Amino acid sequence: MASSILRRFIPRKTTWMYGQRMMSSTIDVSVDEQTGIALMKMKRKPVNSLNLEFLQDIRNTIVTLEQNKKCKGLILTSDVPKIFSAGIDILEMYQPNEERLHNFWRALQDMWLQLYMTPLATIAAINGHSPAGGCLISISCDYRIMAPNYTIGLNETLLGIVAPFWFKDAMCNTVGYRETEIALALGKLYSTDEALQKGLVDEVVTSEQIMEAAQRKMLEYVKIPNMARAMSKQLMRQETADKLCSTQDSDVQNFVNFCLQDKVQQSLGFYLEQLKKRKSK
Ligand SMILES: CCCCCCCCCCCCC/C=C/C(=O)SCCNC(=O)CCNC(=O)[C@H](O)C(C)(C)COP(=O)(O)OP(=O)(O)OC[C@H]1O[C@@H](n2cnc3c(N)ncnc32)[C@H](O)[C@@H]1OP(=O)(O)O
Repeated sequence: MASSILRRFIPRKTTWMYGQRMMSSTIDVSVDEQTGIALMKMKRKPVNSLNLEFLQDIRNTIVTLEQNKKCKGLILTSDVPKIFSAGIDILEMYQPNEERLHNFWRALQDMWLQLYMTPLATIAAINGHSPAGGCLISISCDYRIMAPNYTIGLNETLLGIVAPFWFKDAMCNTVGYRETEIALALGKLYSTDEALQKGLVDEVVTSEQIMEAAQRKMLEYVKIPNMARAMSKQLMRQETADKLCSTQDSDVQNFVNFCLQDKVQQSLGFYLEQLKKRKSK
């Protein structure tokens, strides 16, 4: 069901499958073949930040699950306490190797296209903080359940960087144009309650209840005839995905040019320093 454009990219194989379990160093996946529900836990310590290899692993996992005829739904969550994902690994953008920077952004685009357009039903069980790229993963799922007392949002401007148009589009499709405009300008990180109020997440339950709630909701999704559900998703999302598909190369180049600017490097260096200082307080 994912567009034929997406099928062109053959991902690197780093995920191993043992029966109903798939493992890589950063991801743990199990598939319940009775229900057709897969559970993917991100475990790239300390904060599930998204570097090149981790992005490739996430994408490979989705591709492998799509090929499993028994799998209909995917629940995404974190194995790292209190953090869903800290977003892009800032070290990929700070003082980068230019070739790797290209590859990194391409891997982020490809992971996003795979997740956003997958025919699998997807639920994010957001059991920790979910800034920037973490928010992108969440809003790319079909349904979001979040535990209390965490934050989620596209906070890029706080780092002195800009959310690319496809982050913006995914956010607009979730909370609407005006809310996205405010959120992007202010780099807004929403509390769980605010996120629920704005429709950035669909449900709030305690951390203890989150997996049960995700399973329950997923059973509703996988009960719907697969093709009809997947085609409805395609109907809603194809236009947004196509916008990136048709400009992937120029988007990579814009990103690389943007990152290599002295001002951007200074902002990222400053932000990293603040993160370290905050820790030592
Ligand atoms: C016309 C317009 C053209 C524009 C063209 C556009 C081009 C595109 C431009 C670029 C777009 C980029 C889009 C970016 C997306 C992103 O995702 S950026 C990343 C944003 N993420 C964050 O801001 C999160 C920062 N982290 C935190 O807030 C906290 O760490 C936490 C997640 C809330 C967890 O807190 P805590 O449990 O207290 O852990 P810490 O002690 O803070 O962290 C532990 C160690 O991890 C390091 N770290 C944290 N986050 C990151 C990260 N994202 N990347 C790399 N490293 C991270 C942190 O520094 C600690 O490290 P050590 O001190 O070494 O232990």
